[in-house]
Amino acid sequence: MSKRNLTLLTDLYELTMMQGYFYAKDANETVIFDAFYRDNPDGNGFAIAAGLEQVIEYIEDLHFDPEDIDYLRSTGIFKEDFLEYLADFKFTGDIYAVPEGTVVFPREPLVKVIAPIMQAQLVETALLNIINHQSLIATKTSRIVHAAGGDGVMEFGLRRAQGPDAGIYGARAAMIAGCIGTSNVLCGQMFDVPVKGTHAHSWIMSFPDELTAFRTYAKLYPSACILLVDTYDTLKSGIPHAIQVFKEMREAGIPLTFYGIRMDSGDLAYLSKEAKKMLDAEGFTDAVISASNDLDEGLISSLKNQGAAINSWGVGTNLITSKDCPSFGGVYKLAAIKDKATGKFIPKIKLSENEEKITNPGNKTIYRIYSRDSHKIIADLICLVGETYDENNSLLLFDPVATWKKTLLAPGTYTMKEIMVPIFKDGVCVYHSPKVMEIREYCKKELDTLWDETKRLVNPHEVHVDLSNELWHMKTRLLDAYHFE
Ligand SMILES: Nc1ncnc2c1ncn2[C@@H]1O[C@H](COP(=O)(O)OP(=O)(O)OP(=O)(O)O)[C@@H](O)[C@H]1O
Ligand SMILES: O=P(O)(O)OC[C@H]1O[C@H](OP(=O)(O)OP(=O)(O)O)[C@H](O)[C@@H]1O
Ligand SMILES: O=C(O)c1cccnc1
Repeated sequence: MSKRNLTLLTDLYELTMMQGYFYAKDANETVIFDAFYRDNPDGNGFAIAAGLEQVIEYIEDLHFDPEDIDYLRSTGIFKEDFLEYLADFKFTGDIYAVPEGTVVFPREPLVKVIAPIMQAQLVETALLNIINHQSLIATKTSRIVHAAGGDGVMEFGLRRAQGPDAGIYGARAAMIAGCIGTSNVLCGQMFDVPVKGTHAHSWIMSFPDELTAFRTYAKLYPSACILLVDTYDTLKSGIPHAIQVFKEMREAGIPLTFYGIRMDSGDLAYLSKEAKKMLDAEGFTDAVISASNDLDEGLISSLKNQGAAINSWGVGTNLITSKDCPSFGGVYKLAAIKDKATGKFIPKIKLSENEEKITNPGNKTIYRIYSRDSHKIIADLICLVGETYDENNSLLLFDPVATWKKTLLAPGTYTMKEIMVPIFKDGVCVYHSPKVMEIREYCKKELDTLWDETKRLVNPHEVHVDLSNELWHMKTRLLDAYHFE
């Protein structure tokens, strides 16, 4: 795909604010912005961070082409000095982020940008656009994969995605979160992920009869032979014809390595159980029985509860559009401004009537605390950069709102890991993005650090995200200072 310049992929107000900073303030003032979200999508117990590789590409390519400048000039909003400044614009700051595939929780920074205010402001919109979309689809996919309980889930959503980008990057996010393959060929090419598929009803309908269609397909693709059995009558025609073709393959000595059926309509519980009986009776006990048709995590769980004999799932619309939760509420908030005289960051806070919406000030990082025995997550601790911890000491965690709720971790019972890593240093990328299939492996391990109670689909157990003592006091001091009569 030809490279696109996404520099103007921003809200106008970022540019009007930049012009304001340029004329009305020190445009080189260094600031810190945090990208974080407030609620897990879909009532889930966690989210999966995704999209960082595309954020890195976007930041590395930030520049205003002459036609961008001409366009901005044509709006009549921007002055020549500012447009001249934009002609030489590039990102020179630092970025820290949580790696893709990491399980994350509300209120903790997923990305932290430390840069001159002009730069940090501009990148807000695209950064959120990328992270919000991919984290949404990765989180939705993890629910679907969880419901499938170890069966393979294929991503089939391209035709229903909200445009090409949502199809490509949604499929990328779906792979990160555990799909075994995607039908999206461009995604396969771009990210080196497995492409998979069966065939459509049109294949069957294009032949004089179903049996001929199945035989022709089996001849062409004997090592990946999944036949769609519901074009005419699943039990009376589709499955018997599929069995006939598998028998012919067996008799001809063609190895039946990956073969089976796909059902795309009807009562999938009943039909799959009948299909299993019919296949087993002919010795095809290892046949794949796959299902598709507007599936999601709820339907897959229900089909499993009904004892459906399905062992492979094709999921499109509900996954790629995250249909029952169409947005991920990531926001980007100013957390600190560097004092030129002292070189220290002055923490900034955003107040709100709604306690949830009050931001966490300062230059922060995140420590993840694990149980030493089980390696499951005990809590996340947002703290200030520079704070040090020693796992050989006890650690007191407390709820940042209901501060009397405390947990004392004894020395030797827990381990800590900083989960934000450096991505850019002085405008130079210092991070190597793993390949998508590597991120997928990492994500699988990340999911193992969650208790089953956090992974359940309905009313999951909430993982605590606490503030360090130092950060909590800083926040409280700032809140106390804002006392309006
Ligand atoms: N046993 C089942 N329990 C719960 N939901 C099921 C079951 N079997 C199928 N479904 C789901 O019910 C919905 C309706 O499926 P059905 O095939 O009856 O209608 P349809 O989608 O209109 O069919 P078609 O694709 O032929 O138009 C689909 O989302 C399907 O996945
Ligand atoms: O149902 P989804 O989860 O979106 O999965 C993808 C669907 O796309 C295909 O059919 P298509 O939707 O084009 O036609 P159909 O609805 O008539 O089967 C396929 O047969 C699946 O049903
Ligand atoms: O390969 C398939 O079976 C497929 C691909 C896209 C959409 N539905 C099904």
